[in-house]
Amino acid sequence: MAPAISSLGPRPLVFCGPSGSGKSTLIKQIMNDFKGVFGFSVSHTTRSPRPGEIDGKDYHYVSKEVMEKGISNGEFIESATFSGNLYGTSKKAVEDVQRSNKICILDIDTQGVKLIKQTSLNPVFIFMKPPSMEVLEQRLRGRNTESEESLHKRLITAKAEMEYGSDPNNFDIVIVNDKLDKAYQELKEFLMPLIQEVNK
Ligand SMILES: Nc1ncnc2c1ncn2[C@@H]1O[C@H](COP(=O)(O)OP(=O)(O)OP(=O)(O)O)[C@@H](O)[C@H]1O
Ligand SMILES: Nc1nc2c(ncn2[C@@H]2O[C@H](COP(=O)(O)O)[C@@H](O)[C@H]2O)c(=O)[nH]1
Repeated sequence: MAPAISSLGPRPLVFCGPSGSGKSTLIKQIMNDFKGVFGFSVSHTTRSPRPGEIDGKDYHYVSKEVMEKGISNGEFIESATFSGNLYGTSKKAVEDVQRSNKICILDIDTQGVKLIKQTSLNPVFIFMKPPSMEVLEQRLRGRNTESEESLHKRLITAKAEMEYGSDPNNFDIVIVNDKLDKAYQELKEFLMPLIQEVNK
């Protein structure tokens, strides 16, 4: 049975796309430009924090045991294993944002998207596509956050995610993140009707 999740407030946004495609970059930019409009759904993960990441803001960093217990207790709307770590969206993370009447932003992988599609959340699905696999690899390497093993796993996964993103039925919009400014303008234009609705 699909997990029950309340559909309070504005429609949430789900950002998806290969690791390194620019989801976090564009999410941070739109949240910064429209303060008070969006709220981030803080996921749980078993991966270690990267330098500069803050517990409770970027993720809730938890052990595998804690995460597995939460999943079996039904605390998560969706969860997935990505590059050897568990990630998941708790019901609380989404409901906390919805209760404040903000547009809830989820940043999740394609496994999560497939699971969310089986729930009553009814979000808008946005796919962030890199201009090419070569550029994706350059950007991921340039970010300097991954070991060679993690980078390899992420690039293998990226191929399948690109295929899933190329099916026009799976997403409401696909944005090619080549030039950052252009990708951001496209995202902003697409979201403007939702932003105006919240600002009414
Ligand atoms: N259009 C762009 N041009 C050049 N560099 C970019 C562009 N967009 C993002 N980047 C850079 O690419 C790297 C990956 O971007 P980002 O971390 O936002 O990706 P992501 O999709 O959130 O990745 P993950 O899923 O691993 O969290 C970052 O170093 C970011 O600064
Ligand atoms: N299914 C879910 N995927 C998630 C969640 N939070 C993040 N992610 C995705 O994981 C990868 C890797 O993220 P990183 O921060 O380690 O680079 C990326 O594709 C995210 O979108 C979640 O709660 N559920």
